[in-house]
Amino acid sequence: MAGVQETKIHVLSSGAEIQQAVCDRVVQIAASCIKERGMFSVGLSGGSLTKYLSNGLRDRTDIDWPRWYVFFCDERFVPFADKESTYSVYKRDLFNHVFLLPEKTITINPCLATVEEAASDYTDKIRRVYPKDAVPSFDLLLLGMGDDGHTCSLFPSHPLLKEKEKIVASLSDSPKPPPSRITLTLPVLNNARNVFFVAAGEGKAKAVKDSLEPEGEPTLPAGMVKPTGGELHWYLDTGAAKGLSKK
Ligand SMILES: O=C(O)[C@H](O)[C@@H](O)[C@H](O)[C@H](O)COP(=O)(O)O
Repeated sequence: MAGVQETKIHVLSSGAEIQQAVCDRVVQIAASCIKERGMFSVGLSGGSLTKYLSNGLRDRTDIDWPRWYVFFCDERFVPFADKESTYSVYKRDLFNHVFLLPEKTITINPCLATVEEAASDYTDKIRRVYPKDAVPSFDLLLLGMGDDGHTCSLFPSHPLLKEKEKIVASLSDSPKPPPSRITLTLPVLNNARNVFFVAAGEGKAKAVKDSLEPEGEPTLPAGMVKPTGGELHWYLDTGAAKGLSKK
């Protein structure tokens, strides 16, 4: 496919090495984007990524935080006070410790009546930053992957995998609790300038293999993420990379 660049796979020997490698590259991309266009837009995911990014970015002195726009690749539709809120984890472990501007931290509105409304509201918030783009092109999206191959809140065999129009969708049947979530859709993921997957542990080895070396077309959500003109990097530990023939 024109424009699809080669996937770059990085196999590290520990979580600490993954954290260092990912955060070093995040900082490099941020600095390059800020130099080029005066801003850096990044989408964050929940789960173990919250620890890698919070621990790996919080104390760095080479980050121009006020130039960052932070979005969420997905978010649980729960109050920010709920421990399940991805925003609340980042706020406690990272945002409270750095000079990120609140007005450039683009969160969902968990006080809306329904998750559908929250998805629509989040769409509007993204479009205020990207008013000219039918599909926004984020500078970097940081994704995790579940053992089942889900990413963001896009789950195997879920109808949302077929969503081609919306840039943000909602679901109330997430197999991974909590059930109500919003998520960026595949058109947005595949329009990013850079996409990183971060996956560690043997439990992910089969999903990594099925995503990166599928027999035929990929059927797992993580395997469907192939940015058309952007760079795709997978950061794995040896356990998660165990099933790969090419490393
Ligand atoms: O909010 C979420 O639940 C995440 O965005 C989700 O997509 C996560 O990235 C994967 O479930 C992997 O989570 P782990 O890295 O913790 O396994």
